[in-house]
Amino acid sequence: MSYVENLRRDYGDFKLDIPHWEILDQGVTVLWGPSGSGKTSIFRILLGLETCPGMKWEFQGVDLAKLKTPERRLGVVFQTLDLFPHLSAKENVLFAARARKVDESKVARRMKELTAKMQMDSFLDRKASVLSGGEKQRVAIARALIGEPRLLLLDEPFSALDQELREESRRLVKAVIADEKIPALVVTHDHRDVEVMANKVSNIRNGQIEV
Ligand SMILES: Nc1ncnc2c1ncn2[C@@H]1O[C@H](COP(=O)(O)OP(=O)(O)OP(=O)(O)O)[C@@H](O)[C@H]1O
Repeated sequence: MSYVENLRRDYGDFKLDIPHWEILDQGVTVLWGPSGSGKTSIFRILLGLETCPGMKWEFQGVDLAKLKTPERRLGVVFQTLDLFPHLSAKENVLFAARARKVDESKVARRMKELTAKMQMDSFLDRKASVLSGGEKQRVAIARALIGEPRLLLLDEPFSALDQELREESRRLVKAVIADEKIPALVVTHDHRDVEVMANKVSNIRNGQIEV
């Protein structure tokens, strides 16, 4: 289990006030709550993109809150996916491997494994700009995973996909997370994500987590 303590931040009209919260260090924790409840703000604080003095995040013996963003080694997929449009699917993933300084001797094998797991074979050499929403999402997840993250963070991962693809995509992502044995935090307002994905669910309302 990993523990977040004193996640408190005052935005004026809105306050985050989370004295203690447990995120699984195996399986999927889903943070579920309505729009405006504070999910994205928490996500940004956990990533170290926003400061939160006094916060502690105990994760397998390390206080991640004391580390800078790259040293936290979190694999992140934002709702916007943020792929490089002019690079191919494969180049997008390899770029992340270089940026995260993954050992060169491992990269080719991991690329092959992730291509198979994320079912990317048919579009690996296509530019990201021409990929469908579902394909882009698979590339974004492979890109996050190749950096050998401690934890995968997914922000509303299925909301941009159409209904039919969402179900298929949930099952694929859930299976890959289990297979990779990397814990994940999924932030969502969609109750179906909770049903399919969650090993633990935390509800957030008005900046407070009701466990
Ligand atoms: N930098 C900021 N300054 C002022 N208010 C902010 C700031 N960041 C977030 N907020 C406010 O905090 C509240 C929570 O926003 P947040 O984006 O975390 O919610 P959310 O649960 O992710 O919502 P959604 O599902 O719609 O993305 C909102 O009322 C937002 O306007």
